[in-house]
Amino acid sequence: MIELQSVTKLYNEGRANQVEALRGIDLTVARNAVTVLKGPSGSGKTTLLSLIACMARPTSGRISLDGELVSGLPESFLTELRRTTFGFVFQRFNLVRGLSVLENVMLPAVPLGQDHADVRARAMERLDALDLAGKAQMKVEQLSGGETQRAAIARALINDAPILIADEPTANLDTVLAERFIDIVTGLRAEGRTVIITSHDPRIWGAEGVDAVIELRDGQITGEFA
Ligand SMILES: Nc1ncnc2c1ncn2[C@@H]1O[C@H](COP(=O)(O)OP(=O)(O)OP(=O)(O)O)[C@@H](O)[C@H]1O
Repeated sequence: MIELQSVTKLYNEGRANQVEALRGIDLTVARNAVTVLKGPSGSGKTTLLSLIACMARPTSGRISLDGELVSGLPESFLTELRRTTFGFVFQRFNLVRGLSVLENVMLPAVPLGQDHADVRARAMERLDALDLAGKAQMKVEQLSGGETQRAAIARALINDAPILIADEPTANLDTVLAERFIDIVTGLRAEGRTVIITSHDPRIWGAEGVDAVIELRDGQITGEFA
């Protein structure tokens, strides 16, 4: 369970351009579930996601992960926690151009210093599960939009992270691929993983496989639907 208590986030604190991105968030995100953060542009979805994923710290408030307080941990612990606990699919997928699909999928495992052949085998398994094994040697810039997305998901799963974080994953996908994404996510939940997605795509928050929808507006939670 991920718990947030009275969480706030200010950008440019104390300056004329200060932004109150999150204003007193109290939220519980269940494990083994698919949770969607929805809301208009600028409502704080990405900020909330980045705090949950320990990529940034709250200005005030507490965040705990499975009962352990993470909001106060030193940076070295957070780096380790990010590597072992979270897999990320970014809005523009952030795949590295010039590298092959396989190399991209293997990248997050490099800092862990594992055996290269093991990592390669695991990457191929992930690609195979996402119907991409045949494209493993292609450069990522040669992939279609949906293939790029699946490559990003394979990369997010390389370290067997129990929590998958995805920021607007379907923003540039057609309906068939958006549905495919939901199928993949539902499969991950069936494996016991936790998925947290930001989206203003009704195809996502209206989908059957979604367990909870959290609605944000102006940095506050305005609705929670199961
Ligand atoms: N690094 C930053 N520095 C200053 N302000 C920021 C920063 N990141 C976000 N903000 C501001 O914080 C508020 C919340 O932004 P956030 O990106 O969390 O919203 P969002 O709901 O994800 O928006 P979108 O749907 O457009 O991605 C916005 O007003 C935004 O301009």
